[in-house]
Amino acid sequence: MCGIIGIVSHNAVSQELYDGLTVLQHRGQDAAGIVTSDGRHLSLRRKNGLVKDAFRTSSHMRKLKGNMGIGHVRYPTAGSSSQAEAQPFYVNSPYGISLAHNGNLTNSTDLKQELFDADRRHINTESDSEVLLNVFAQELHRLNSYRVTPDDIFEAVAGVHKRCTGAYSVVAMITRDGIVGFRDPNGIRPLIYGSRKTEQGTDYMIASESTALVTQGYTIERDIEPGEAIYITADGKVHAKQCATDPKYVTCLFEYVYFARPDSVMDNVFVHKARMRMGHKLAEKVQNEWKDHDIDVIIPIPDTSRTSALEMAMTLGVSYREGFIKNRYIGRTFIMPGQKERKKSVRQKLNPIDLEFKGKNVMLVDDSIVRGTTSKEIVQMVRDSGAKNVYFASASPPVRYPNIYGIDMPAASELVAHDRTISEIADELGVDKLIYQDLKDLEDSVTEGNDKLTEFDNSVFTGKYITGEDNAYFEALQIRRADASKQKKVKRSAVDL
Ligand SMILES: O=P(O)(O)OC[C@H]1O[C@H](OP(=O)(O)OP(=O)(O)O)[C@H](O)[C@@H]1O
Ligand SMILES: NC(=O)CC[C@H](N)C(=O)O
Ligand SMILES: [Mg+2]
Repeated sequence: MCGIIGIVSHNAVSQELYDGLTVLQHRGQDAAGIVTSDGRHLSLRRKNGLVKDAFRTSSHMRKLKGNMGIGHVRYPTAGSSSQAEAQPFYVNSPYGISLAHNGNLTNSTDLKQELFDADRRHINTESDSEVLLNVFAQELHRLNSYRVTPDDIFEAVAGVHKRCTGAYSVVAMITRDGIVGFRDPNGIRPLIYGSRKTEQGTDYMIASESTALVTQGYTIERDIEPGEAIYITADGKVHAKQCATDPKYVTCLFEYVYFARPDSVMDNVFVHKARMRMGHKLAEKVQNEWKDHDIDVIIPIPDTSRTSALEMAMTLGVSYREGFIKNRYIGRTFIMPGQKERKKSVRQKLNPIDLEFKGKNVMLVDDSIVRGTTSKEIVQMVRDSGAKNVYFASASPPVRYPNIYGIDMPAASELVAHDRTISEIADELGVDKLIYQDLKDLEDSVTEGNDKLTEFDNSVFTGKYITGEDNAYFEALQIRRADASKQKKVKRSAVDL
């Protein structure tokens, strides 16, 4: 998942973009970038690493001049994690456009060829986001206006919708003119915008999550609708239009399970409350299916599962304890690029407090079990701490299929639940009992926050993909992006020029 942000302000934006990106850091830890415009010139800085490591005050922040800009934190799902594929991307024709993308295109290979054959555009990296930028640029170029108009922007976004498949929430900046935000016709990835009144006039921010707006003093206006584009001109006028012919909400369930910050409101659903409902429903499942349970204590696996674990404990009337201390200087493990790194960091990140486990029947709760990296390590730690029985509950159903919309889970074979029954997974994890949330309950946990959200991208649980990719796509994806292929890729990738 990546985090994106765009600001049109009456004052310099670089610090606010930086601060906003730190609030979106949980969506991508591999690279960070900011591009600003003073209406004539662009300044761009992008670098591998966390936001705090990618920018220095004197050498970078002061040089990012202008009252308008966009930013990105990256969790790669295409190409490599090389710096050349860090975002925002820039293309100079037409008008000088920079772009930051959250999501993943599923037809980028064909589009890349088409861009060269039909449009004579060269794509220099393996990034799908560079392809997306060039499709948008080409759609604007076709209209051939001397200065870009809101109608041009909307027509170009409609062109993107026709040509691109997959997931894309985007912020793009036209150097002299303004910032556009748009969302794919299924609204798979989130995008929201807000405003802030100042003495000089109203400032606007577009971002992946509402928390980025609120922490910078912006008031939420609304989510950008699936298929819709919002264009905010440099002089602060807001234009909006639905650019898709058949838009509908098919938002990603995994945003609510894991990706989003709990203090965000996404498509009008409080993520925190959705996670509470997940915990409540999980407890009801235990009550229905394991009436005579002997759980002594419920312990969350920090961080994300805390909200649902606490609610589960309260519903069951079982005590809730924090049994792991999390090293606050280690980031999220799941979004780290390689399995070796992920495995090592679970031990560095979480350490058990033995006395909470010794001689007890412990129910561990996590939001999800994906590769099983976290759960396997944790179960071993808990056994070493002297637990009597180790039970495990997941606030989401078994993850059995790849994700192709912005989560880097390209190969089913890497998923611990793939082709395994629940009892086989329990054996693999080394637990005495394993309980998964039912899909219907997970979906209801979100729908109960906004009854307009009835259809979801639940592909990692069901293997059903709204954009209808065929087997050949998945086979090629697995070869390209499975853990083993990634290292080779870094060596082959483009150099940042
Ligand atoms: O089965 P796995 O492949 O290990 O993936 C699932 C785990 O990864 C995530 O935690 P992460 O450490 O990334 O972030 P968190 O601190 O927000 O929970 C998620 O919350 C699960 O704990
Ligand atoms: N996770 C994402 O949203 C990734 C965006 C884009 N596909 C990239 O790899 O940079
Ligand atoms: Mg976790």
